[in-house]
Amino acid sequence: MALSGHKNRGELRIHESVDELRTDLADYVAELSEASVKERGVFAIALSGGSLVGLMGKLCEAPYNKTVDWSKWYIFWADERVVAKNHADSNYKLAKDGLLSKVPIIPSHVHSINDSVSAEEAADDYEFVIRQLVKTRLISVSETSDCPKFDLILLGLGPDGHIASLFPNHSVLNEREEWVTFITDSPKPPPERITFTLPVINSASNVAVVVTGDSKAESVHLAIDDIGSDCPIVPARMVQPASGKLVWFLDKLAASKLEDSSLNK
Ligand SMILES: O=C1O[C@H](COP(=O)(O)O)[C@@H](O)[C@H](O)[C@H]1O
Repeated sequence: MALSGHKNRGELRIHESVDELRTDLADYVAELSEASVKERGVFAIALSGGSLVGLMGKLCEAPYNKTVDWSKWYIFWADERVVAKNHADSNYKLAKDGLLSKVPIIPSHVHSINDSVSAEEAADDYEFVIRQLVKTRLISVSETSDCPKFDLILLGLGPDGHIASLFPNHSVLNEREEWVTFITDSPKPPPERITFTLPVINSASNVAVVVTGDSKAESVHLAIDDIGSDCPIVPARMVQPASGKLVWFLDKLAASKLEDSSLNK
């Protein structure tokens, strides 16, 4: 693994293989869980959908399945598709099938969206749930804004540079008031989604962006490298935790278009 701090763009962890990345990601999540449980008694983690869940698979295996204190985990979603929970497009279903059903997480600690209402109502409901949990400090609060401060937000990256359901040039990138918002015109199906807003993502204690494959190499370059003013600003470039730590988990293909100056090999 080539490790490097990249100016203001966080820590880069570049892996020779996807398998090596999966092990490093499991170690990272397990260590943050342990630290958070020691400090706060709980671990409030927000997941994304897509390839991320499969890349977290080692957490279901030894030693993590036995050593992680799953009873202290509280699960949220950084974005969700507004479909039934048993629908193939549901990020909840993906995580349940690939992770949550394989480890002893307490069912009442799993905070999925209300799938029986409109996208707008689902976003409002989800924000309400999060507000209640911030009041009790199950989720911490940011010192600089009133935003929730998740212990960890895990993000994937689309080939177009989107993170969560924040897509390039979409007006919700400018949302500063809401914690959770909705879209009905996602360029990637399904169209109706809810998503954490940038202020919430950037208030987390830890944010990890996990990316594999060469189809995402250009977006990784646009998100991390020092680019000219004529280059498009992809949503992933707007992930800039105010006081939290940002880590990029990349395989060699995803990192293949990074400028050499990004890396301290
Ligand atoms: O639609 C979505 O896409 C992104 C990226 O997915 P990937 O399969 O290319 O990794 C994902 O992070 C997001 O949660 C999801 O809703």
